Amino acid sequence: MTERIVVVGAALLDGGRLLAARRSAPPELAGRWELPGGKVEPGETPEAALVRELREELGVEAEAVRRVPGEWMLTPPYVLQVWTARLRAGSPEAKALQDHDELRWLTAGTLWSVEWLEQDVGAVREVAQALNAGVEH
Ligand SMILES: Nc1nc2c([nH]c(=O)n2[C@H]2C[C@H](O)[C@@H](COP(=O)(O)OP(=O)(O)OP(=O)(O)O)O2)c(=O)[nH]1
Repeated sequence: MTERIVVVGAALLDGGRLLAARRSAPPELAGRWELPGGKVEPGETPEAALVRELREELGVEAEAVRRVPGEWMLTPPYVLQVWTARLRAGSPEAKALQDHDELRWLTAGTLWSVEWLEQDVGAVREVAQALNAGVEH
């Protein structure tokens, strides 16, 4: 049996913008941009992991909205799955509390101005379509 561990990435959308986060560690990923998120823990749903990770990493109260089609292989046993997400009413603003040293809200026009992790490019392309269409869910 092959063990697979899902890493959930959040395409957090707000006002037609997508939140990108610059990793501060480990050294081989530091400086590259990703969708905030992390590993789904045993017995946890990806949606619950997304809420937990965004609370820990960004200090926000968010909710998963819909799965972005596709799945991207990371270093085995990890696979990246992405959900769009939104801030709940009254959520604090996102801050780089953990794992990241900079956050940037990107519009459709500035989406490719940051150096995304290669394994995130496919997911970001999918999200770009929603941004271009002006759809937030
Ligand atoms: N969070 C996140 N991780 C990604 C993305 N793309 C990508 O290759 N990864 C990799 C980096 C890490 O090796 C792994 C996720 O690890 P993480 O460090 O974010 O997860 P975590 O918060 O659960 O970390 P930990 O409990 O192991 O400290 O997936 C992405 O878009 N978001």
